[in-house]
Amino acid sequence: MSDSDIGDDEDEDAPITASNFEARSLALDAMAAREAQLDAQELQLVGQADVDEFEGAEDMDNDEEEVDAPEAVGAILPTAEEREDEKRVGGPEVHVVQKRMRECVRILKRWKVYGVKSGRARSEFLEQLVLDIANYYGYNVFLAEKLFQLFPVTEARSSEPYEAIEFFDANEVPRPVTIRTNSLRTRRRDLAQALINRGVNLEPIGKWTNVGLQVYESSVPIGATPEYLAGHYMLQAASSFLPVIALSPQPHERVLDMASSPGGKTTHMAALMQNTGIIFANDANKARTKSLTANVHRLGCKNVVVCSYDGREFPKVMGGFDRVLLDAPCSGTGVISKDASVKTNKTERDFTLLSHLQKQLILCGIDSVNPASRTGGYLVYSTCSVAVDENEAVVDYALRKRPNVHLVDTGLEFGRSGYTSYRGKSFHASVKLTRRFYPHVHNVDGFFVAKFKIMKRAKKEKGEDEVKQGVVMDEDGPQEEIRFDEMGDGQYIQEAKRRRLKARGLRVPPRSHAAGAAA
Ligand SMILES: C[S@@+](CC[C@H](N)C(=O)[O-])C[C@H]1O[C@@H](n2cnc3c(N)ncnc32)[C@H](O)[C@@H]1O
Repeated sequence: MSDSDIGDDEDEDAPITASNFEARSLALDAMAAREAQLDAQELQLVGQADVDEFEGAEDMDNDEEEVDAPEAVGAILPTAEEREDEKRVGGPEVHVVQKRMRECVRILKRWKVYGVKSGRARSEFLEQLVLDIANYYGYNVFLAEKLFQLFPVTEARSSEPYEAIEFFDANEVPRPVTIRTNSLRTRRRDLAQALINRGVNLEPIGKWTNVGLQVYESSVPIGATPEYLAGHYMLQAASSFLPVIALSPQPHERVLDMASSPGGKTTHMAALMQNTGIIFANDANKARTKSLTANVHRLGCKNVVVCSYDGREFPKVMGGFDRVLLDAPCSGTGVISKDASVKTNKTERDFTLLSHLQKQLILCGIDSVNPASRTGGYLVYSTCSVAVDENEAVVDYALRKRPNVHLVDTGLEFGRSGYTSYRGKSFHASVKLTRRFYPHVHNVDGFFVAKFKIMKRAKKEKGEDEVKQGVVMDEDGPQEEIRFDEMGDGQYIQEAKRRRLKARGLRVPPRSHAAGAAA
């Protein structure tokens, strides 16, 4: 607003007097109102420019809009020669890739409007988009495609943001620094005050946790304050709270943390259990149990026993737990913002091997739960991966292999439902009870949580009294039950009895004719 708006004799620098007071006041109000209006208009323009930047400048509101000439749409895809040129110079230039990604997204989202007449196949645009994503964000093509497929391209208004790109963008940005108050040592508000006094700017994370704090900025290293060293908090990603909240271990229970190092979740469970009961904190990697032990001591957890077995040795090592947490070893596709090496070092074979290991571990975890537990009888399965073969596929496998378990609500207030079908595979309908967390949606690391209730195995049917049960190791791990039929397998059962008696030094009855034939 110029001075002339106020009037010559109402120069805004002139001193305010009783005579000009009212006019100056009205003029200032008017100026403030106009400035607010201009600000709003400017904001709108900036917002629109952001959308246009990615979506192209056209108005996408209806299908009757002016459409690019089909040849122009087709020309977005590079020719074989152009591809070769791009390869020769070590990849396309950044602005070329950005533009092409924008265009491919625009066309794929409105295929009927832009793509159909272009004479090119939809798959060509999809393939190009994946190649450009891999190039632009620095992934190997296999992983770029795997992650891209999580967010199907649907016919949608072009002004809607494109989810796959949002996901890849979010992986470029670090998640907020968060800490978990150790309620064994302090209260959140006391900890917050102590850290504020040291120059830390923080706030509670959200209503879903009463122990989490988000650190906005800090003038001191947050992993080396006296409060940290005294075990008042754990530096821990917010997503890591989720499986423990879902498991909800109770005081005096017996709990197994199958893959526990460095102990973020073990120490959280110890606090929820108020240092009562017992937690077996296991990790196959002995070297990693050092940091676990250090955290257990620093945070003052007195109900934790650290051990180092391959998780697949449970329940042979020990069983009968009220609750089991399996925070499984995984590919880490949910934590790419923390570990960018995942972008290039994961291959199809890694996912196959991991999924296999996860399936073995989950069955062992389930078999380690006491179905008769009066307070529990639960297993929580979690990963920091967003890949379906490490999550829903593992959960579905467990449901098929162990008819005595079912999924229950995780009790978590947010997160998306797990997939019940994915790329031609169908999972049990209850898999929708599992929860997926995404960096671009929930501003936490990519994460997956499933909660199982373990029931007693079905009672033997009438007439099955003579059936004996045995345990074998199979590719799914131990505890796969096999059943012997008294009639058909009598000879084998008798022989096994003879061996057991012999081993115990007892008198072995002579072989009956039939048993001898079997031996
Ligand atoms: C996702 S990390 C666990 C993080 C931990 N729960 C925490 O909150 O601090 C997975 C762990 O699984 C362990 N691991 C890998 N294979 C295992 C196996 N076969 N049995 C048990 N632990 C295993 C790894 O050493 C690793 O520490």
